[in-house]
Amino acid sequence: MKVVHFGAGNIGRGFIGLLLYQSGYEITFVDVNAEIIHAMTQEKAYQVHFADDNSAPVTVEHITGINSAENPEAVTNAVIEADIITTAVGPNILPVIAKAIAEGLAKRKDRNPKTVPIIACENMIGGSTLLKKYVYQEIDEIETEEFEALCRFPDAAVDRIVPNQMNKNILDVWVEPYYEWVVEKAFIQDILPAIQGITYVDDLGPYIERKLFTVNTGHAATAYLGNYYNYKTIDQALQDKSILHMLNGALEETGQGLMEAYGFDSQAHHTYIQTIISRFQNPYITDEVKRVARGPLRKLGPEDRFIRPSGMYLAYTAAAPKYLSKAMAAALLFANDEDEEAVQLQTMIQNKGAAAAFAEVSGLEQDHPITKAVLTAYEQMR
Ligand SMILES: NC(=O)c1ccc[n+]([C@@H]2O[C@H](COP(=O)([O-])OP(=O)(O)OC[C@H]3O[C@@H](n4cnc5c(N)ncnc54)[C@H](O)[C@@H]3O)[C@@H](O)[C@H]2O)c1
Ligand SMILES: O=P(O)(O)OC[C@@H](O)[C@@H](O)[C@H](O)[C@H](O)CO
Repeated sequence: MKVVHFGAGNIGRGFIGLLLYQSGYEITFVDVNAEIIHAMTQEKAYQVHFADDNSAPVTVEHITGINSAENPEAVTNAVIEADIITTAVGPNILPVIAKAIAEGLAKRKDRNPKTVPIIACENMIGGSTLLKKYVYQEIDEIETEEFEALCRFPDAAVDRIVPNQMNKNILDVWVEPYYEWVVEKAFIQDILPAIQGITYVDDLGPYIERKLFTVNTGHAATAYLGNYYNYKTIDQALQDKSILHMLNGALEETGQGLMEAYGFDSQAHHTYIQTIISRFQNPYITDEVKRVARGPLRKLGPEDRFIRPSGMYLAYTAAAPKYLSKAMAAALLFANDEDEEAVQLQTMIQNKGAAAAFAEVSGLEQDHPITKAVLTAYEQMR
């Protein structure tokens, strides 16, 4: 059984690759990082270590790597032979890999017409659906009909904290023990892949929104506020009681909208929130604020971890959220020369002012109550 996985980074190696290996798959990682791919073709294995004091590491074997920048033909061949295709490249890279997937699928119809599930494991709502749109943009009308039989794109939610790595062996990876991988089964009932650790569900909506608007909203709020108060790592930031208080406040706000929308039991949701916060506080993990804060334009986007739950909160309480607004103000103050989106955001703020920049990125009007609350917090903080 063969998998092609796009993105041999933290989550690719530390989560998706590990679970697929444990389910008996041979994995071909596709990446543009020459050093990682070279090491994979040499070593053919790597170790996953768990950030606790008792779990033994697991050696992931039967792997190979393809550098898609150097060897696109090998990617096409791997797509032709794959039983499953997965991705963990980041939402912005999905349009880039779509071409390679489309080329492989187009050739697949004569050589291996079996239907292949394609699962985007990215932090976003509707990642696989979006990837499908990009793949279909690469093909004509006749191929569109053929592709309906060749591939399916179930959406997914993935949860495991995998920080940036600083190991002697560049392939090895440290991960938190916790994980959750939820995949919608509607489109793949007849071809459900047997992967240990996947939970198949009929309706992914509550799972992805609960995860994105609790884990990722809380993480991002901690990162932007932590950066504002000059902390370097997530666990350091949460030792500051005022940041912990603001994190709890922000998750109360997202929780209110989530409980209203999905009818989650209040006590169960509060237990979930506390579990998430203790994962952020894991003393065995060093997770840089800059990693978690990466891509502020994406994170402040209309469907992402701040704006959407803020809108849900406003809809149910008729007030703009106080703590989420403060976290978003801190996001507007996130300056990092190594982060392309942070540079762009700071340039936008300089050129047109914070209100116009926030309105453009968030999709909200300048006189929207959330914009006003964010800007009030921004003026107090800058
Ligand atoms: N790290 C986490 O804790 C975590 C947890 C859940 C979900 N995610 C999601 O997983 C995705 C990947 O995150 P990550 O933390 O592993 O990032 P990462 O930067 O460690 O990995 C991304 C990989 O994609 C590769 N890549 C870039 N362009 C490519 C291309 N054109 N073709 C193939 N590969 C390409 C990069 O070289 C890198 O190795 C993101 O959507 C992220 O939100 C991350
Ligand atoms: O990957 P991003 O940039 O969307 O978000 C950064 C972190 O919040 C994220 O990677 C978490 O560690 C992960 O989503 C936990 O499951």
